[in-house]
Amino acid sequence: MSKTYPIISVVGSSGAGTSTVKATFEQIFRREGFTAVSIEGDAFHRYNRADMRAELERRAAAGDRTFSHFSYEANELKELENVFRSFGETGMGRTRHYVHDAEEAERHGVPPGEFTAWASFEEGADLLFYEGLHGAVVNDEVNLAALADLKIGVVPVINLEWIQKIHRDRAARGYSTEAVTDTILRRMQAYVHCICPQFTQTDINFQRVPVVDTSNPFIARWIPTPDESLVVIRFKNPRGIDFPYLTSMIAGSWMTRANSIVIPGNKQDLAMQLILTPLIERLVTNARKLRR
Ligand SMILES: Nc1ncnc2c1ncn2[C@@H]1O[C@H](COP(=O)(O)OP(=O)(O)OP(=O)(O)O)[C@@H](O)[C@H]1O
Ligand SMILES: O=C(CO)[C@H](O)[C@H](O)COP(=O)(O)O
Repeated sequence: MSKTYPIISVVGSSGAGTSTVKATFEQIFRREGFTAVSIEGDAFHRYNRADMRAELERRAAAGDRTFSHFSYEANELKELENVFRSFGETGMGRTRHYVHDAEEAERHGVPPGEFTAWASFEEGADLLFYEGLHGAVVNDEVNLAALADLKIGVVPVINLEWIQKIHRDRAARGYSTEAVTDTILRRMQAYVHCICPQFTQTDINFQRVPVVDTSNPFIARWIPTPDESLVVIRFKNPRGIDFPYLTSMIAGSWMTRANSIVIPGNKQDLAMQLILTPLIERLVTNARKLRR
């Protein structure tokens, strides 16, 4: 936990929508005049695409069919912890990009499946924004949850998460439904053991729930739209959260538990802005005072 240089960690499985909610955070940072450095969880994969394939084959030959990008050992979590710690103490750190597709290759100048070179953060950021698979991991090696000041889970119910992944991987990354299905299956062990436990560490979870039939996610022709979904918002510590204000500002919302509200899917952006702006504002204002 760093009060001097705060860290926001947005955690979700592949296809959950963490890149999508990043736009909402950027909107808040821009409007409030906060400067953020962003890092992507995929930058901390241990292997490039070819080496990952070789490692998968090596492990499969040895009888391990559960290794995947979700596994702790497929990622440089110590390096990520060093970056969190370094930013928290000094406001500095480094990151790189894992290039997924041709469009990213064009932007970064390295081929798909490769990393760009590590580069230092620009000085003077108010906060660090992480978005990816492992930003709230607590295991024998690392404690990332302890270093992040605001942890957000983005967790659609699993059928919807699969639909989102299948559609995105087919449309943007050139994979077939069968290839994505194999990946989903191989990742299931680590999904349960490495991804899910993080959502008890997160301060607020946003869980999108479709209200249309998604019982066979592998044949869904489109991703359920915001109008076809609800979002359950759960606060780990509801103390200080003004629920009457939130339910009065967000039309169609209601409380389902003492720490949970449900909102129409098309109000997710508004709800995030109402909930997150004061929390981020407090973190940055306190940090600026401490740095004076
Ligand atoms: N609230 C939403 N409503 C409709 N579609 C959504 C929503 N959130 C995400 N999606 C869609 O789901 C797909 C996956 O979203 P996104 O790329 O943000 O996932 P991600 O968590 O960043 O995945 P990865 O970590 O694998 O890059 C995209 O096609 C996106 O448009
Ligand atoms: O989204 C992902 C993890 O968050 C990707 O699956 C991961 O980055 C590897 O990509 P690829 O298998 O296409 O090289």
